[in-house]
Amino acid sequence: MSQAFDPRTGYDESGVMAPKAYDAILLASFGGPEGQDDVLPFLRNVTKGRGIPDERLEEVAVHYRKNGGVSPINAQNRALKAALEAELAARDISVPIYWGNRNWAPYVPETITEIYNAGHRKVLMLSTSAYSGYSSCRQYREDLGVALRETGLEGKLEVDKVRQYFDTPAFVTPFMEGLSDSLAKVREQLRSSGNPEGEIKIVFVTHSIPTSDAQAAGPRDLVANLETDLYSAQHLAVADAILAGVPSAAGLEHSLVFQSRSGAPHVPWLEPDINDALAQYKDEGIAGVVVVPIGFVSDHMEVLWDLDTEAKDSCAELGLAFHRVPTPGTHTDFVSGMVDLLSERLAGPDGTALKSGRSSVAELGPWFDVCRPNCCAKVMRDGTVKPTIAAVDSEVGVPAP
Ligand SMILES: CC1=C(CCC(=O)O)c2cc3nc(cc4[nH]c(cc5[nH]c(cc1n2)c(C)c5CCC(=O)O)c(CCC(=O)O)c4C)C(CCC(=O)O)=C3C
Ligand SMILES: [Fe+2]
Repeated sequence: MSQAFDPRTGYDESGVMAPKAYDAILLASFGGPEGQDDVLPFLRNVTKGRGIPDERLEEVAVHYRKNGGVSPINAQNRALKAALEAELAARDISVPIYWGNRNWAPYVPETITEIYNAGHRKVLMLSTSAYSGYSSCRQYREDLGVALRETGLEGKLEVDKVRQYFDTPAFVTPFMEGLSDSLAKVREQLRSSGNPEGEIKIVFVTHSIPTSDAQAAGPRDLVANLETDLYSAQHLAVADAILAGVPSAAGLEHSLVFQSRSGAPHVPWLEPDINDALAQYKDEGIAGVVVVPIGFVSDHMEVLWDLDTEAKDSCAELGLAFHRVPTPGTHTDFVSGMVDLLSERLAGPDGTALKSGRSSVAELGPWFDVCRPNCCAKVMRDGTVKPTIAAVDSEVGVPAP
């Protein structure tokens, strides 16, 4: 396979970037509060620029308040960072990992300043988000575009990102193992409640997003050939890939549903909501469900609250057996697969990538490294688009198309 990398841009026509001698890795994530006093400031960060009153934020705050004001996400990212460091060390790859968040300390601008001050100049970013879309991909690119501008590091620090990885064995394999285990557990629950033949449904679930964001996701030419929006299509591809690896799932019904809707009621978001879907399954004669949270990388608050609390309660009220599959977290296959993903891009001493080829086990993959103009674009309220990295359209203040 010979690739024509443009010497000016460093990437080829399909958006695959040439390997580089990156000297630091940035693990980018959402961030979460670490105590009761952090909860409101965190929620103000998440909803910045949308003028949502504190009274409304206090409603969402309840989820965090019941957990001591702590989101599990930061501890999970510390654990992931440590696991990635161990795997890099085991492979004799001596590139340090730094961690920066969008909504809580350590914030991305502080982290990139630290990276620069430590003498690094070429950074490869890995985010804790596997799919395409504004919230899942572009917003992380904007975080860096804006941070480079804010810190004055634009043109001094180069930041690229690894491809979206929904389709990789790293992401998909842990869900296969979890689905197999959870199916056995729900089967056992049905057996012990005297309904051994009860029908089980596999419920894949992800974060709902506004339908306008879903429709704006991805490059136009690719999206034109899909039967649904790209965000949904990638999730359906992941669901199919997981099912293909779990023999005990053969013949069972499955669906893709959505969770964690927020925003104004009149704005349409992807549906159905998981709780509405569960009630419908009960009416259709389903006896138990296995919930597979394919939208997320770790068991953070959206998983603990919306699935393990609300969806589980819905099942208890409806009399449905329930089990939830774990997210990849620090599963060894996920960690080693993420290091494979980084290794596709890290140049060895001879300039070639540490890992050749790009693993992909789902339709639509492997994804590209560099986004085309307006990929997943969102027009800000003032009519501009934000600066980004890993793309061609990174001018601030440019009116949206
Ligand atoms: C696609 C997607 C992911 C997956 C990709 C990724 O992982 O990045 C994700 C992750 C997460 N979302 C999270 C939390 C929140 N998301 C919110 C609001 C929103 N999410 C959206 C989408 C997504 N979100 C959208 C379109 C909104 C509304 C507009 C906006 O606000 O941008 C709000 C405000 C609530 C409200 O307004 O009701 C909160 C508190 C946490 C932290 C959990 C923890 O603390 O453990 C995580 C990992
Ligand atoms: Fe969210």
